[in-house]
Amino acid sequence: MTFFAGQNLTVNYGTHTIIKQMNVTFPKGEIIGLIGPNGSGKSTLLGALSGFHKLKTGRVVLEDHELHQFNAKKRARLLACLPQNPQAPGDITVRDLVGYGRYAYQHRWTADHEADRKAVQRAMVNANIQEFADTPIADLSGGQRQRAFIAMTLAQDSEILLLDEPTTFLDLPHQLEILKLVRVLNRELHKTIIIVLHDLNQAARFCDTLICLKQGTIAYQGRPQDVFTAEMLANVFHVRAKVTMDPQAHCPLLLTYDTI
Ligand SMILES: Nc1ncnc2c1ncn2[C@@H]1O[C@H](COP(=O)(O)OP(=O)(O)OP(=O)(O)O)[C@@H](O)[C@H]1O
Repeated sequence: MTFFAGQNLTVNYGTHTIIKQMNVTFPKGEIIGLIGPNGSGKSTLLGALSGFHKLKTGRVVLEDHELHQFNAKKRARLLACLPQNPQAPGDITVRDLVGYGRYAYQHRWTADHEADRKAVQRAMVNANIQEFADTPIADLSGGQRQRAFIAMTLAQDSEILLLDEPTTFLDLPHQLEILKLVRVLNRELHKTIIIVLHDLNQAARFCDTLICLKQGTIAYQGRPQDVFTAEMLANVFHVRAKVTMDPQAHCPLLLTYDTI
């Protein structure tokens, strides 16, 4: 069975082709890191996978069905997407924000408020933001705000999470906090997580598989120790680098680097 894949994906902006006839498969139950230089198409690929971007060619397949066969609510129950820089009115509380994630489960005539309330509570606990449930979004720190948005995507109760640079604008401890949360969601709640990351050391450390994009195509895909090499860094990022093994995390680590 095909769990989650893009087949022959082409995405254009106007006449400009961004993703070119891409074939990509995402292993179930893994954390899959999307890496690549600015403008290589990472966000566009997430948009195509979530059904947000119209495809010029190809299809997104989820559990052997084409994504576009599902209506918006069904799609939202299958996969949740957290975009770069998510926005919400500053005066809404964390609880209300997380409640937006329940959209896919609300039916006009059969609203199950108790189930929704429990799902919102569970999502806040899993994202470790429950102590701020009644706090307006505007009063949160960057890390807390990001956890609130992650809780919103968790409230969708989908098996797949697409996260576009969830660590942007966070300091190092808060970046690690989000990445450790991603790991817990994967290892304990068995979510398949596709995450765009710019910090290559963090991608190598927290992801099971890395997919490296270059100009809208997949340049490398595999385990971090196979993908994260001096050759990849030179070919894709135009950086001369020395890669070693992190003695504690047991994953590849950039030791020293410079532009070529
Ligand atoms: N709405 C848009 N209209 C036209 N072109 C766009 C649009 N959004 C993105 N692009 C272009 O598509 C290409 C890929 O952009 P995309 O945001 O997918 O890259 P990315 O790898 O996510 O980049 P970054 O690391 O900077 O976030 C870029 O050349 C960008 O300028």
